[in-house]
Amino acid sequence: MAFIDSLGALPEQLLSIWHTYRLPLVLLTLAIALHICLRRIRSRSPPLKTLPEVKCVNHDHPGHAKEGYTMYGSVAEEFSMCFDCLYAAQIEKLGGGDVMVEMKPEWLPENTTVTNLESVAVVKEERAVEKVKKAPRRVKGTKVSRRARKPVDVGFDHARDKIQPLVFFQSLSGTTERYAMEFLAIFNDWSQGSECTKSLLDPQLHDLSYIEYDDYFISPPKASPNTKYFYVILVPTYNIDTVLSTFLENLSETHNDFRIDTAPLSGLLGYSVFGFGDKEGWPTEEEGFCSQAKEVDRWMARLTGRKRAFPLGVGDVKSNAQQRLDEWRFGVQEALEEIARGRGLGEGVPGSGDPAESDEEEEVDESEDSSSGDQSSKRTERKKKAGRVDDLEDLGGMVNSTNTSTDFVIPIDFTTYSSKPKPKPAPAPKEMVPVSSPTHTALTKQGYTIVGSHSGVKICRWTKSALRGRGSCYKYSFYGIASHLCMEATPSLSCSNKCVFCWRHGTNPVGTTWRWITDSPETIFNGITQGHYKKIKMLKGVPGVRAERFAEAMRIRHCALSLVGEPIFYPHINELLTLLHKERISTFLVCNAQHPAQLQSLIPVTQLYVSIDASNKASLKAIDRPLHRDFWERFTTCLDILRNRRSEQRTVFRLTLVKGFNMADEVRGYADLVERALPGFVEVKGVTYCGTSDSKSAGLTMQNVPFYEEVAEFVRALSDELVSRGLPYGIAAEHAHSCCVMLADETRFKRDGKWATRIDFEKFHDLTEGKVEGTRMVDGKVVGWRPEDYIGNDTPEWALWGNGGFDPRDQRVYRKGKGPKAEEEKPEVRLVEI
Ligand SMILES: Cc1cc2nc3c(=O)[nH]c(=O)nc-3n(C[C@H](O)[C@H](O)[C@H](O)COP(=O)(O)O)c2cc1C
Ligand code: SF4
Repeated sequence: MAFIDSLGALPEQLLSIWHTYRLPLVLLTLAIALHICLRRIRSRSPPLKTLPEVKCVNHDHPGHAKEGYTMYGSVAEEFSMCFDCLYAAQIEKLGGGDVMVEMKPEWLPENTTVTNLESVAVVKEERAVEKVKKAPRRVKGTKVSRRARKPVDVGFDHARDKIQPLVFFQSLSGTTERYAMEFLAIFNDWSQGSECTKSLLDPQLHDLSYIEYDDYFISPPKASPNTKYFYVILVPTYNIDTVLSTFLENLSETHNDFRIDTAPLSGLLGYSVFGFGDKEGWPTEEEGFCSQAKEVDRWMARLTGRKRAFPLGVGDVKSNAQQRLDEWRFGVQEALEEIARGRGLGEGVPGSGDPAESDEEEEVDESEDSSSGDQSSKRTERKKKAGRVDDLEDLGGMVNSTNTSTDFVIPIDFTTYSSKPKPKPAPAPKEMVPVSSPTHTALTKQGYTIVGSHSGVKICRWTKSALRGRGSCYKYSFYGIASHLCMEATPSLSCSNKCVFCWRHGTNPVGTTWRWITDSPETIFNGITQGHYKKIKMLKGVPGVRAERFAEAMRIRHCALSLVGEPIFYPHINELLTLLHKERISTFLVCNAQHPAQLQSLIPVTQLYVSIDASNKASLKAIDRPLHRDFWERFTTCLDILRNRRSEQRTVFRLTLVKGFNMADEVRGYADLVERALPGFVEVKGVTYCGTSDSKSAGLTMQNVPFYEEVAEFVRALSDELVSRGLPYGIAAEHAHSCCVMLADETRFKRDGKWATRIDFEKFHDLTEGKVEGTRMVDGKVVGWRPEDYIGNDTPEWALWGNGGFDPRDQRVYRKGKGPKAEEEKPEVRLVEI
């Protein structure tokens, strides 16, 4: 009986326990749930890469690179630092006005030496899970019964709408560009005389190297509601890494991006692709003839929801390209006429009209394409044969197959996918600039020596000038680098931007990740130094070369890692810098502020530059045309890193002014950036105009090159703005000859009231070799050196602001029509490259 009584009281007791302990119980349950979730996520993490054990610079035993640590830097390099040490170093620094930098896992370079990615992988996956939760992929479609198919309506009202044809092309050595121009001209003539003239707008030509992919290939461009777009795409094929590979990658990324509809270009009226290839080298399609055109066509089919208006055309540039192109053009014109008459893309599979061709696509893309009724009914058929129905699509398909009513449509939620795309094997790395590539030919023609397959060296015009006693570049005036002792090189000809002022985009390799065959730092060091000396020797016979300068030039003292491309993209940049420093060659390194992880892990150089090509997000996008979608976050993070590293090396902002792009109304914006990063120096120079057709296509003409006086005026305004904010910058020096002016932090680079911007190079090397002790202290202990430890002589009088910056000991030579008589001492507005 007592037992029954106590049983009766149980609910009350439980309730009382609950009231007393509910908080700890809830917390315990949450902790267990979280633990289970994390374990699941971990177990789903991809297999971890095992790489050689690496030593962290702050820990003297190799075992420090233990599980869970990401090593920055590269293989077995004493300068590598683990994530924890970087973090600890940052915290230590914060006392000195430094800032906390958040390093995102996705910014880690893929080829950085990584011992174990577990901690990062978990964070990455957690973020991905978070993102998916926030924005589930939910693509809705409407199935149309197969039997009920009518001509495919592309949403064109022929009485009201206009067709805007856009002709895209890509060309490395000019063939496709030539054909694209001719195509445009003939197409234009046809459209004027065509019966559908009133519906057709003038076609526009776009070079794929210059456009923002996001403006055209995420959704059709925004225009008036009655303007509908039709894409014509002409491309060559290259079995090497080119801009075309980046374009294809972009199409694939867009299609697979879970935030974007799988067919975001379905608003187009239609598209068609034509490919140029070479049957002599690639005789058949199996052997790669026009393979990239084929890929573009496939991706466009997916992105447009199969709006192929006319089949892929291909032409052999050595035999039938013109004939094939003409035939294909007739087909495209006919398709346009059909659209203009309001007949859409004809009957059959949307756009293609060729069932066999669509089957072929389905083979490749079965799991990805959900927009076609056909696709899904075929899939359903197969699964019915296999005796199972396992997703909503199948249900939709089954209802469709039994219903003959043309009005019966079922909204289908494609959120649940049963099948996953087959994982593709990672492509084998290619050479960045193979000898056979047009890039190699073009660079060599321009005087570059290509070293290995991704590095380059070039003699700059100032080196020649200095050898002849006609003056050095601004680096001599500002910092004491004589141009004939300086080598200009890059270990990466590729870059993640497509700056409007950069050399030839069509042939310039670009990419967001390092995916090329990698040369060793020794190969690069030997190659660039030998290449440099070889070119110097060739100048032996040039009239005016001074014997003593020629002899001096046979020992490189400085290396400017700039030229084209992005030096810190090279995964072994730290080893290369070490080799240079070992030879007591000083290093000036210019980076484009797009690779925060590499910048963070870079060893101290003599002078570290960040290119500041704009002062705000919109302007930076317009001028640098970065490939990274999070370019602004990367950029600002790099500024924070620069701020934190200013106590260990000389840091510089390099502003390249382009009139009409980044000058007007941007002074305050630039001042904000200076305030953020507090660089030691701000170099402001006018853009160099290279005058190629490529720069014209990028929208750059001589009108965009500022006059020296305009640059000077800009610098005065910037200086005033900085001073008004209480920032200690003043205009220190100028080199009017190269249209360049320098501002400097006067609390650090002014001694006894005099500018001291020059460098004591010998002292820098002694510091790096440990021959002398630096003065950078943490907790009362010396931990390295400061930029102030290797300040050289005072800036010479002739280099100071207002004095022009030309060493009076050199002979000034004016070009025809220039000079004091011609221009009454107006500085020459001829710009240099660097
Ligand atoms: C390095 C290199 C690789 C090439 N690879 C292929 C290829 O894989 N398949 C093909 O059909 N043509 C290939 N070609 C031929 C080009 O596609 C052809 O020459 C085309 O006309 C080049 O166009 P462009 O001058 O507009 O750049 C290659 C050419 C070069 C120089
Ligand atoms: S960052 Fe430098 S190399 Fe890259 S595109 Fe711009 S100018 Fe060219």
